[in-house]
Amino acid sequence: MTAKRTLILLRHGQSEWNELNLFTGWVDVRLTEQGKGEARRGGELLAESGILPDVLHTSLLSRAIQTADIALDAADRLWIPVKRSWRLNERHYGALQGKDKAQTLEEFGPEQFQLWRRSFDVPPPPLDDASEFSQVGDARYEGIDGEVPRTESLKLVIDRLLPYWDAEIVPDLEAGKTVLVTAHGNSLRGLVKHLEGISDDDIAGLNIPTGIPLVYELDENNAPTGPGRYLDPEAAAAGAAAVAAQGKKRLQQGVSAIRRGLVRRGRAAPAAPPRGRCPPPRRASRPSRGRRPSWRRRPRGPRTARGSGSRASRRPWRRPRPSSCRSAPSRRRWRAVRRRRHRRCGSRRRTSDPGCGGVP
Ligand SMILES: O=C(O)[C@@H](CO)OP(=O)(O)O
Repeated sequence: MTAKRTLILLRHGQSEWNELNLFTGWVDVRLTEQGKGEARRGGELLAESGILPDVLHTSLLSRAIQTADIALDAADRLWIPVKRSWRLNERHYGALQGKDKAQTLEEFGPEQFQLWRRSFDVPPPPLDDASEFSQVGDARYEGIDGEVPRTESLKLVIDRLLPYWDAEIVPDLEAGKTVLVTAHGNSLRGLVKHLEGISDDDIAGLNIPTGIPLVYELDENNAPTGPGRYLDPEAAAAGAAAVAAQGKKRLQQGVSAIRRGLVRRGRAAPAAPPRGRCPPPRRASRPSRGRRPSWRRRPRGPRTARGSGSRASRRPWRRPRPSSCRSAPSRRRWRAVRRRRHRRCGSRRRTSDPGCGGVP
């Protein structure tokens, strides 16, 4: 009888760039607090279901390593052996690395966006070596066979992942170990495609949620005995839908903000004035049409001589500022204050006097 082979796939928790909706690829960003919580929950799900990993395989990217550490800690399995490989890294997103998904969708249109993001064999344009988001020269990739990628399609990811699957993961499974692979949205999509025999077209519809363990039981040929099973199916469905909607979601928010007049196309929203400061005085010009808005109406009251035709009355009425915003004391009042202070020290000098307590 062959030993039971259990494989657990875990996508890292929410990363800082997931939160910002940026294409990430090989850029080494960390987990957010939410991502750490997802990783912890992932570990708790493993412990609750009694599926405890014996060995861990991770990519060389910090977000996957952090996720594995937190999940294993929650499952009380921090001590298991660990193997790391660049072959489990996220897909290199080429020149899209560091770009906003919503803006990319808006700039290039849904067809091109989907082609770069979810097609099987179309890589985005290559990333320039001089880019701040390039991994050329990164010490962690010194030992890799071949060159650091400048861009990858899902097909290229599968091509570099399968040798690792065959050489490192399968032997652990065949030894009867429960294997945990902590990796990324696209490297795991590639592995699931291979395991479930998903077609090149259908793989476009597969999205993997962050931080929820996906469990496979494998037969003696290392083929799944059934479909993968998420340990929290409801959260997984919601998470996968959220991944699928990335780009669109922000764009939608952006579009509705534009419609509501909050943001002008291509310009940042005007910054709100800092709290506690006086708002800039409004220009009290007469509105062009219709009735004056209530805040511009003159206060009701008896008409005085001043109010009937003097220069002051012709000035457009300004809404009084709240008392907290009143300006500094007038010059006359300020002179009086200074005189009172000087009386104390007997000086008539305008400049500060060491004996008089620093009158300006
Ligand atoms: O940006 C990325 O590297 C990946 C995963 O976060 O994004 P996507 O889901 O768009 O392939």
